[in-house]
Amino acid sequence: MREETLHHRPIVWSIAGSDSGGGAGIQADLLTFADFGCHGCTAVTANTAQNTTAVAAINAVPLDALTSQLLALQGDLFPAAIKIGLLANVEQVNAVAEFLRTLSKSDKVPVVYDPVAVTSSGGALTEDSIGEAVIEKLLPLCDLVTPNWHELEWLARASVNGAAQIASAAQLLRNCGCAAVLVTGGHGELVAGEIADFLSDGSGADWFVSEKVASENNHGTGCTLSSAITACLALGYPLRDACVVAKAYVQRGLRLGNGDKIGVGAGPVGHCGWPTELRDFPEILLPGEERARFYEYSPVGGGNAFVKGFAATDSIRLGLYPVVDSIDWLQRLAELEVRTLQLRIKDPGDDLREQIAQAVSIGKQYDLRLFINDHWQLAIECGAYGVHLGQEDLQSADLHAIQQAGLKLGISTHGFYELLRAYRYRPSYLAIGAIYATDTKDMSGQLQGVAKLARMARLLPDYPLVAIGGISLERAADVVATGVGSIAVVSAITKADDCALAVGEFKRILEN
Ligand SMILES: Cc1ncc(COP(=O)(O)OP(=O)(O)O)c(N)n1
Ligand SMILES: Cc1ncsc1CCOP(=O)(O)O
Ligand SMILES: [Mg+2]
Repeated sequence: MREETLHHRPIVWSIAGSDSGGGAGIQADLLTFADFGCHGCTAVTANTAQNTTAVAAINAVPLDALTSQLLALQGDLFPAAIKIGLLANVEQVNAVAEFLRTLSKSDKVPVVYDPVAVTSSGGALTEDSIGEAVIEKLLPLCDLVTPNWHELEWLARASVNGAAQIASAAQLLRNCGCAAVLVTGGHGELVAGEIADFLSDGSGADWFVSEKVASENNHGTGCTLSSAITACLALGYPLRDACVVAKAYVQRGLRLGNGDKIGVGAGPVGHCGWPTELRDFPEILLPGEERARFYEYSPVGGGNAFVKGFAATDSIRLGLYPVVDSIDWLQRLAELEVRTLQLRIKDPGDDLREQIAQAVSIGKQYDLRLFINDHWQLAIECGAYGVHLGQEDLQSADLHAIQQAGLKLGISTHGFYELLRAYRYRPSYLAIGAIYATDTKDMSGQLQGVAKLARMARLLPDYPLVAIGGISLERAADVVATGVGSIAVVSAITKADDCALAVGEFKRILEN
């Protein structure tokens, strides 16, 4: 993963306005970049005169002052990601768009645009006439746009009053060419007490729901959210992971605040370091759950009714967890006193049922925690201990039937977003992978690395977590140090010169 292989801090640019009050704009962006371990560079578009109660003036910088900053940065401090905030006039929009077009010819850099144009109270922060240039020139260059409700109305030229309108206005913006839209919900509640952000991109739509924090120190939340997303993109996080981590960062800042009261009005949101507590992370709304109707959320292929709470395993630490493809392997490992095992048959023949029945019988004989991969119907029919399902299976498998049959359920996840989403089902365990590159399965684009694994494990210290993917004996100690209580392996066992020795070594590392 990029985060741990980087030997320098990723460079992130903020092209935005200065907030003399130190709560929003460039000032909030730099504090955020620093919290995410990034080096922030700036190109100031305007020197706003403001405090915690009012914006007195915008004071756009002259065009050559803006472009000279951008050119200076381009020459030396090339960015891993760019955040754009306040653009004060049409000339600035055109110049930034032109600059980005040239820049992306040399290297594609993720661009996040927070269309800072309307204050929380609906007041204008920029010339309304920039709307057309933004839509035509800037949006097509953006990987993500993060409007609040007012800004969405302004850019989509549509009134936004309810979940369905948010979704269709976001689609209007995507039709203008930006890859994704995150509509921030800090200025309105679709459900009382809940702040929900709506993400729409080529792969679908999501609602990220957080508890409303009653804080007077909420100035700069939009800037902080978009700059936190930009920092996460610079660290190599996929978009959905970046969004949920950034939302948790803002939530933590709202919850912990600044300690002091700053100014007489809305004080700045806190910048309190990496979000390490689960309570700050949003809940990912699931199709089929009761409250999804308040968000008019029923995505195509949404799947089954929501089911929560699966049988618990006898320990949260499942230890060494070999994943094998034959009865012979199961028998051999059971005899070596391995207790957690998975039967993963990818090319089943006519004897699949027999194999699963035999596996279940070995499982009972040796008192194994034996999970059956994929074939959940046969697992139920044969009375297996548990099933392991992947992300795609969650839509098609009958989770209610698995739960009713009392089977344990393990779910694969690949990053923060999927972890949070799968956690909503409260499965028996959550698997996180692939930690390292592996030849056993194509996991390209889904590598987590131990640094990210450790951050995820910290969120769920008391939950059964399994790490999988490319874990060798040499790497096992690093994985165990993240706090996960189980290591799932294929090749480190099935390709070991001496399988019994490998089992013994893994157990020793896990028990230490
Ligand atoms: C313990 C464990 N974790 C992850 C997986 C991967 O499961 P899945 O995503 O369903 O992919 P396939 O194994 O079916 O290719 C697993 N099997 N076990
Ligand atoms: C099935 C699976 N799911 C994620 S990585 C992986 C393969 C793990 O195999 P190995 O331990 O040989 O890397
Ligand atoms: Mg599977």
